[in-house]
Amino acid sequence: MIEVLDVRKDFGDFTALDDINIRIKKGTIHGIIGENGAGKTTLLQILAGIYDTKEGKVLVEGEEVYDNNKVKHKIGYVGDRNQYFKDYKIREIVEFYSGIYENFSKTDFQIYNKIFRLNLDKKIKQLSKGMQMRLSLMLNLSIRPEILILDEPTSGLDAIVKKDLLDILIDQVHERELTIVISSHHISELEKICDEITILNKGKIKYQSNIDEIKENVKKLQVVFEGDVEKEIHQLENIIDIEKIGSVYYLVTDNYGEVLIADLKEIGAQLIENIGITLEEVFVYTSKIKEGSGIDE
Ligand SMILES: Nc1ncnc2c1ncn2[C@@H]1O[C@H](COP(=O)(O)OP(=O)(O)OP(=O)(O)O)[C@@H](O)[C@H]1O
Repeated sequence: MIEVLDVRKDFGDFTALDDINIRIKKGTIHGIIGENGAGKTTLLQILAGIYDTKEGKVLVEGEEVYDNNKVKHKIGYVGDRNQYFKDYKIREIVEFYSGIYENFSKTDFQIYNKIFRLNLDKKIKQLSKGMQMRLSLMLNLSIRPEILILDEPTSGLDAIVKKDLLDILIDQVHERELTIVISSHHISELEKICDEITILNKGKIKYQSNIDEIKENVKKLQVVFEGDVEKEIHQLENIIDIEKIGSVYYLVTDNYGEVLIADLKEIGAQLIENIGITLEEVFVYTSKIKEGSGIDE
């Protein structure tokens, strides 16, 4: 379990993170989503024990991360900018890691390199940004961490390698209860692999939820009614967005189920179709509600 408790981080006068509370269960994948400057990298670095906090703390299995080598050794961190010794060859970096991390597996590294395909005799300075990301991913997977923190790992990776990476991550979670915290600008990218998601906005948590629960409860329906229901429809419970195109209503509900269907039929629904919704849309609708704007009437 990772516990982020009332964390605040300042850079001089600027508050980069404030009032951050997150609980991440062992063996799950937690996505951190946010626009440029939202605070994702700062949060991930605090989770990795790189930064101290102004207020609050981060605990891993009850132990504070910052300034704690015992805990930090269980954590793999792949940053958005990875800094290795530029004049070293990849194989020398592998040796270096294997000397430092007792669980480092050279066999794992070789297996990962069948997918990521780097020439071990190349020097770090000869690698492209994407290749450096591949190297960092391979090294941090090969240390067999208990927690893997990934800062936008898919940026700079081509589509095939990106898919291979996501498959590896899911395998590791299932095989050995790896816990992953992964950031991205795009919900759509993380939707398939994450159990829970936190959306950051200007250093604060804007939204936090379990993806399966969202998918079960939040639905978009296409409904055709008999007669004019303009007044009745706005009185229904659990509808978070209403749009009318011609005679067809598009309703978004945050509590899909038999009760809602019965309510719709009672006011004259003739046709009700579940038309599917992306997670990206879900967050737009639900955050509208959270901000209190509700349904446009
Ligand atoms: N070392 C630093 N000194 C001063 N300000 C910083 C520092 N690091 C980050 N910041 C500021 O903190 C805020 C959050 O930055 P952070 O890098 O965490 O955002 P991010 O969500 O990862 O952004 P991006 O998606 O662009 O990588 C930004 O306004 C940034 O300018």
